[in-house]
Amino acid sequence: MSPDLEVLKKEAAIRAVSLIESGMHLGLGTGSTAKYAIEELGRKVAAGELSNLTCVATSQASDVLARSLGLDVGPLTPQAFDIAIDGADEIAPNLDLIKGLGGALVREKLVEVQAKRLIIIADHTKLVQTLGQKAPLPIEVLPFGVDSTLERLKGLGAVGELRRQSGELYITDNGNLIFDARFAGQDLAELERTLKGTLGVVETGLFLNMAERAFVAAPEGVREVVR
Ligand SMILES: O=C(CO)[C@H](O)[C@H](O)COP(=O)(O)O
Repeated sequence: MSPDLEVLKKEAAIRAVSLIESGMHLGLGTGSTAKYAIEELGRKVAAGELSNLTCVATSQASDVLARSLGLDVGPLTPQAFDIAIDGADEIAPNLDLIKGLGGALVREKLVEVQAKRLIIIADHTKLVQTLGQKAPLPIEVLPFGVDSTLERLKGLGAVGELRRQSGELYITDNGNLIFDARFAGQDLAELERTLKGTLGVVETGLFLNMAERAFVAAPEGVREVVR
């Protein structure tokens, strides 16, 4: 029987954490896979295998988890991260990513753009040939004037809906909303530029040219994909 996805996600996380050395400044991702990496970091610090780490978390949930494990978590400053470790919703062959189904795309991008090395951890179901194949593209939008923003996005060809959780509009850590969008056959770099220039859009879940490598766990083992 093949191992279940949770086992695979944990294996990928452990491989990524093996890159971390004492004294590093780290970006902590968000989501169920990143959680395993934070737990592994906490374990290594508690065991004395790593020391003098400083971390910045990409969500309130990761912040709370990391602190509960004794990690030194602080605010985002301009200091570059030695390594950021995070999950992804889709991973293209060139390591372009869709992120944000966990709702933390803005803080993830703010942190990970400052990372010397962005390491992605995932199970094999996240690999796609083309971004958007399975997942929608999360777009964080301001609540004020959201209907106007959605009209603008639909004018660009977006089809989608505002994210809901338990029937209520999903609110991000930044107090914003998320529009989960699908776009047909667009050049991703151009799409990113267009979306970033659209009034009311805060950030998109397109992470292009950012990841250095991915540890992708499959039943046959953990594959290392390098950009
Ligand atoms: O982008 C993210 C959160 O905003 C997550 O990294 C992404 O959703 C993957 O999560 P998981 O590891 O739970 O599948």
